[in-house]
Amino acid sequence: MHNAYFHFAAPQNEPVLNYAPGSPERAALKKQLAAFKAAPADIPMYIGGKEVRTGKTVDIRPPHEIKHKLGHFHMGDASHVQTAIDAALAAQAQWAATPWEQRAAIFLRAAELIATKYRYHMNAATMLGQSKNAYQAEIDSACELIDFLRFNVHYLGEIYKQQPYSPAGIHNRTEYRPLEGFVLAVTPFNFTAIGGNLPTAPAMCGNVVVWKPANTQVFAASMFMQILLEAGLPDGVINLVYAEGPVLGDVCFAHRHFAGIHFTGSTGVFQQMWKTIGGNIDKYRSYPRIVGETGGKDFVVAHASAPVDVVVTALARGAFEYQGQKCSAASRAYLPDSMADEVLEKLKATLGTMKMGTVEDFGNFINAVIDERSFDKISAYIAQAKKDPKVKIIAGGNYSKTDGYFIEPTVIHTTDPKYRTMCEEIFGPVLTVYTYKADQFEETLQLVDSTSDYALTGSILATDRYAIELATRKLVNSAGNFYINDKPTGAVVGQQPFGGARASGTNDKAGSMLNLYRWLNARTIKETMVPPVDYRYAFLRADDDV
Ligand SMILES: NC(=O)c1ccc[n+]([C@@H]2O[C@H](COP(=O)([O-])OP(=O)(O)OC[C@H]3O[C@@H](n4cnc5c(N)ncnc54)[C@H](O)[C@@H]3O)[C@@H](O)[C@H]2O)c1
Ligand SMILES: N[C@@H](CCC=O)C(=O)O
Repeated sequence: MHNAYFHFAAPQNEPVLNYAPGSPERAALKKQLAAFKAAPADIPMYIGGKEVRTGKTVDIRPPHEIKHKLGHFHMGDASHVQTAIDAALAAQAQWAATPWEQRAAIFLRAAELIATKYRYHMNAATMLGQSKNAYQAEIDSACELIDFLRFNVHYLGEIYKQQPYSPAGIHNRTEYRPLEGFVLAVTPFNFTAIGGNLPTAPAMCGNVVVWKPANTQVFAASMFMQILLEAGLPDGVINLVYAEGPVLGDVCFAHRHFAGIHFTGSTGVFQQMWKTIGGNIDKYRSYPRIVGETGGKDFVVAHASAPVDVVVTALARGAFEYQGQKCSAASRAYLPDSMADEVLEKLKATLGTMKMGTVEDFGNFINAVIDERSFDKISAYIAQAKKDPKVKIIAGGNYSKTDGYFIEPTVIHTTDPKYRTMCEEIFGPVLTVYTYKADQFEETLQLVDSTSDYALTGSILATDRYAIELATRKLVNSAGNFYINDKPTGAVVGQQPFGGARASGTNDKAGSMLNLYRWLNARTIKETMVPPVDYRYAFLRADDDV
C-alpha cells in the first residue's frame, strides 16, 4: 500500500576515519585483525538465503603472509550456479512487487551496519584478504561501500520521481520496472566496495541477482553478504556463489532468463563475455543489459608550469597506493624536459621512504600484490625492462615471493613513448615515464591520446590556464574521469561518478543515476480520462453531425 510519496534526501559522504596513533578506531581495527587471524573462517556460499558448503575448499591466505591461513571457502560448480539462478527467479515476483521504500530500507540499514557495528570487520577482512593498508581499506570497504548504498537509494528515488508531461484530459506516467529475469554480477578483487555495489545496484531496482566475486575477494565479499542478510534482504534476492569464471558463464549466458551482466574486471574477460552473449542472443527473452567497467592505462601529463612537488606527490600516490592495483592508477607519465630530472630525483627519494610489509604494521604504505599469478605477471614486465636497452629502471625493480607477494614501487624511464609498459595495463606498482620537449606540449597531448586503447582516467598538472584548457579539449575522449591538478585515482561516490570509455568499458558510471537506469525497464502508461466514441476526425464528419 502506498499512501505517500517517500523522499530519500541526498546523503553526505561517509567521513573517513584516520586511524592515527592513539585513536579509538586504530585500537578497534587492530583488535579485529587479531581476531580474524586467530580463528580461521569456514565460508559458505549463500544461495536462496541458505549457507551452502560443498567440501571442495579453497584456502584463503593474506597475500603479504602466505604461510598463514585465514580460512577457506567452499567452491561451487555448475549445479550451484543453476541453483542460484533458480533461487533468484523464485524470489523475483515478490521482490519486484515489494514497495520501493521497503526495499530501500534494507540497503540503508546495511550501510548503517557497516558504518557502525561492522566497520572494523569489513576493513580488517579487506586488509587481510586483499592486502590493503588501513587507510586504503577505510576509503574502500567502509566509506565507498556505504556511499554506494546511500547515494544509490537517493538517486533511485530521484529517478522514480521523473514523470512525463500530461496535457488536459490525459494522465501519462512512467513506471520503472526491474528487468525480466536475473542479473549476473561478476566482481573484481581490488575493491570491496565494487564487489558490494555491483549486486546491490540492480537489486535495489527490484532485480534478483547471482553474484560471483573474485576468489581473492571472497573473505570480505562473504562478510558483506552476511550484513545484507542481517539487514533483512529476503532469501534469493542476491545469491553469492563461488565458481570458476567459464563454468559460471556457461550456465548463466545460456539461460533464457539471463537479463543482464554487471561486470567489473579486465577488458579481455569482458570482451569474451560480450561475444558469448552476442552468440546466444536468440536464446534470451529480452536483450540483456551489458554493463562493464574494465582496464585502464591511466596517464599523468605534467606541463612545464606545474609545481614539482605537486607532480611528485600525484605520481607517488597515484601510481603506488594499493600497490598500483587500481584501474585508475597512474601508470604512464609525461614530464617536460624542463623538470623531468628534478621530478624523478625527488620521486625516487619519496619512494625510498615508503615502507613495505604486512597490513598489521601500520607503518607500511606498501603491502603485497594480490596473488602469485599477478606477482609473476608484474615481475615479468620488470625483468624484461631490466634487459631492454630502450628503458632504464630508476627506482625499485626488486621483488620477492618468499613471505608474500612483494614488489617494490618501480619507476621505468623510457625513450620510446610506445614502449609496451606505456601501452599495456600491468596492474601493479610500476610507473613508466617519458620525457617530452617542453615546447612540444600539444604534440605530446596527441601522443597521450593515441598511445593506449584504454580511456579510463588521466590527469593534467599545470598552473598555466591555457595549458589546462588545451589538455581538457585535446584529451576529451582519452579519459572518462579527467583530473586537473590531482592524481587520477580516488573518485568519490556522488562527487566524481566513475567509469571510462573505449576499451575501458561501457562508461555507465558506478554510483550514479546513469548506472541505475541500466537496471530499469521503463513502462509508459497513458490513461485517457474521457475516451472518444467516434472514429471519424472532425473534418470527416457530415455537416449535420456537428
Ligand atoms: N574500470 C573500473 O571501474 C575497474 C575497477 C576495478 C577493477 N577494474 C579492472 O579489473 C581488473 C583487475 O581485477 P581482476 O584481476 O579481478 O579482473 P579479472 O577480469 O581477472 O576478474 C574479474 C572477475 O571476472 C571473473 N572471471 C574471470 N574470467 C572469467 C570468465 N571467463 N567468465 C566469467 N567470469 C570470469 C573473475 O573470477 C572475477 O570475479 C583490471 O583490469 C582493472 O583495471 C576496473
Ligand atoms: N574508483 C576507484 C578505482 C576503481 C578501480 O579499481 C578510483 O577512482 O580510484
